[in-house]
Amino acid sequence: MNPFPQDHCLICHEIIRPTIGWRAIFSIETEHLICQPCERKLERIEGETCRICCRPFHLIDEKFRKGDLCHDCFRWEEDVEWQGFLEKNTSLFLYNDFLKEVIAKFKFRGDYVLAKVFAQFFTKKLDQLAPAILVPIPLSEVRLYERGFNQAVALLVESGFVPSEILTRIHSEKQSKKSRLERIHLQQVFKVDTEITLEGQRIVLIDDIYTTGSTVRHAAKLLKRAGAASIQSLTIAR
Ligand SMILES: O=P(O)(O)OC[C@H]1O[C@@H](O)[C@H](O)[C@@H]1O
Repeated sequence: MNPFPQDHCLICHEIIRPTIGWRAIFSIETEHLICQPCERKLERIEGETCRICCRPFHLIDEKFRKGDLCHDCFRWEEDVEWQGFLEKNTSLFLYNDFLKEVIAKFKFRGDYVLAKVFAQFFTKKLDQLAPAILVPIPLSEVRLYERGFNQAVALLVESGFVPSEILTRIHSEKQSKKSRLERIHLQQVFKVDTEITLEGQRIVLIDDIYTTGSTVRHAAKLLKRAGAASIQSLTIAR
């Protein structure tokens, strides 16, 4: 047990007020890294979601739902170029304004310690997804130099898992500056380079955000063609 528990929230830096109550007294709780107000602003993805991308159905109009898929995944899966590569994406939280700001601080403004906050939620999910090869979505060399760390690698390391860095990014332009169509019609974005055999392996891709799904689908396509049996992905936000 940590004799010096975190007393300031890693997100807003306010003092973390201890939880008072029988549960708090009798349970060995995990260390609180963020305060309750910040935790409440993280909106967990719950309820019925798209079978592939994890988009909550209650947030989309019924006309954008096609059975157990959202309209976007339906379009990906009806395209013979893309169908069947990504089995399932799991995202922990909705990409609301609060999380947008926290993720921006984490990856654009270099606040590495925030990986520890997300790791608390990631660890449990990764335990459920194991055993699998955990592959972080890579940054380009330029981006890695600018940022100092890859957020997906940080998430895995802080969650206590070993990243298998078997992908390299070929294109270096920022995904966040591209439209959906531009993202989908990119030429191959990654290359795979590994000594380990991917034949028959389960792979979980790790990234910070799932937006259009283009990034994880490009990676999934490549890895599936390299022999992997199934590809899932896990992100902080959707
Ligand atoms: O490819 P989509 O899902 O559209 O966008 C998500 C990607 O865009 C980047 O900013 C994120 O870090 C992630 O890699």
